[in-house]
Amino acid sequence: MDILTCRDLTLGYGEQVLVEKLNFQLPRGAYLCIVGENGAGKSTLMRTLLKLQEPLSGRIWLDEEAAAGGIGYLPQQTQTQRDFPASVREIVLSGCQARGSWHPFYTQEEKERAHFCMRRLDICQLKDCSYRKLSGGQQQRVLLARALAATDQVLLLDEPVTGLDPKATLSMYELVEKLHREGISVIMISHDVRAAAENASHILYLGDQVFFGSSDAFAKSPIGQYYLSKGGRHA
Ligand SMILES: Nc1ncnc2c1ncn2[C@@H]1O[C@H](COP(=O)(O)OP(=O)(O)OP(=O)(O)O)[C@@H](O)[C@H]1O
Repeated sequence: MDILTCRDLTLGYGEQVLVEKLNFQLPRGAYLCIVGENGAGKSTLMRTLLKLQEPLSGRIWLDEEAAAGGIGYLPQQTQTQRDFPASVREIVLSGCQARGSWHPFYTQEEKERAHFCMRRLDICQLKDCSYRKLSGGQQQRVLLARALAATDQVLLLDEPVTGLDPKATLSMYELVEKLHREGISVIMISHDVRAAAENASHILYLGDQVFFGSSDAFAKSPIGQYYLSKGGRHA
């Protein structure tokens, strides 16, 4: 059973075509890393999947059960968002709003869900702290808990380790891997090709060339070998 399907998907803005006639199917329970050149359309693809943007043509969709279970989204952070004046608990709770109809107060069930997500990501001790006073690594953990509060099925993560030091980066990768092992499908944009090839089950490479397949197949492909032999990062 597939969780994500792309059919002849063409993405871009006006006359500018970024991705042309993309076709792939991602199996349920997969961990997909989207890698590729700057400006290749990785975030545009994620925004299209979230229905925040229309494709130029073609379709991309999640299977019905996954869509009904909610989508957890961790967007790229701007400086203003890093200074957001709220407690950790409030931020994680706000993820529950993505799951159902809006109401003025959080229900007991939502409060329990937020607490469960904080426990899963080991941030209960931070729950009353101000989000803006946390380290970058702690903030990303909080945002991952928020994304998790929104879903039982699928997490979309847009460059979740950008700006983190090596230790916090490793810890973030371990958390994502743990959630994946627990049955959540993961779709993550990454700039670290080596880490992507090591951690993910599938790779989508966007750029002058396009690749979709298993991480093993990527490592053996010309584009995979090119980046992996160069140390794994691109500009
Ligand atoms: N709303 C928009 N209107 C017009 N052009 C846009 C819009 N959003 C993005 N673009 C352009 O589309 C291209 C692809 O952007 P996108 O953010 O999807 O790339 P990306 O692969 O995620 O890049 P990066 O690796 O740098 O984050 C860029 O040239 C960008 O300037």
